[in-house]
Amino acid sequence: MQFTKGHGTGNDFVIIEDADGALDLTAEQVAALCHRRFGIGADGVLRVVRAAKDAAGAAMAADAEWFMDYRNSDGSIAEMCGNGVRVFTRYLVTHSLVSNIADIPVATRAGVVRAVVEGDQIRVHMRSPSLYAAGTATTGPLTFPGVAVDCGNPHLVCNLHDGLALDSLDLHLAPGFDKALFPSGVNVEFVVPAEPLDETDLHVAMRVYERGSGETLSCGSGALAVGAVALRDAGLATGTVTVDLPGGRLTVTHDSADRWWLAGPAVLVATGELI
Ligand SMILES: N[C@@H](CCC[C@H](N)C(=O)O)C(=O)O
Repeated sequence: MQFTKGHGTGNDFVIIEDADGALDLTAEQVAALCHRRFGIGADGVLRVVRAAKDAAGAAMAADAEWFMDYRNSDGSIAEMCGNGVRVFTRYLVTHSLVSNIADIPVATRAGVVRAVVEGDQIRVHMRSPSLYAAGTATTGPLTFPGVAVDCGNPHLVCNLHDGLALDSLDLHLAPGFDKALFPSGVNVEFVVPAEPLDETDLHVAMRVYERGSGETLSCGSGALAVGAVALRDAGLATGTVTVDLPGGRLTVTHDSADRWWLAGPAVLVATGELI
């Protein structure tokens, strides 16, 4: 079986094309592929399958030819992966599986999103984030107040206070969170303000501990959640937030009532054969 390796700002994926839905990937197989010592190594797996050929994608087949079957590195299923959509789109374009690079619908478990290819950047019209509750995260003895955000998948955005630096956080272990608020687990983002880049955009830096994958170098849906909280905190109805992550830079733009964009680079780096 052929595979491709790709990443979006260091959030890396093993991509497996299974156009006709012949594969039934188990959680154990996904975890083995993603293992960084015993496998290929990745934060997750993207299975490229025709929406019509997948039970979870079939209802969206009229709107999107391709379904992104996303799995975390522990084999668990997640509803959305913002960087995954961008890397998935790069794969579709590179392999001539789509023709109109100005509007590529991608079916996900959180609905159909639409990608636009602009050179090395891929911009995705994401599902609108919804801020819905207050919560807290803990790392060791530290407690962080945060905001629960639904991006199709669950997030808890915690702004660091008292001058605490991002690199002082120990994210080797999963942060604690309120299981009643997040019964299916949560991705936790830690955020600090960054120097303004220009007069209009907001600029923040973040680290993330992802449900099912641990700390990653980047999380697109996490950046979307962080952008939504930053705009709300700044009292802005629309605007752009530049989000720096350990693996690179993403931008989140809210340009009208229901339009939220996630943009950044997405690259394919290798192909190979599973034996
Ligand atoms: N890295 C992804 C998010 C992947 C899913 C997440 N770990 C979850 O379980 O919800 C992104 O770029 O959005």
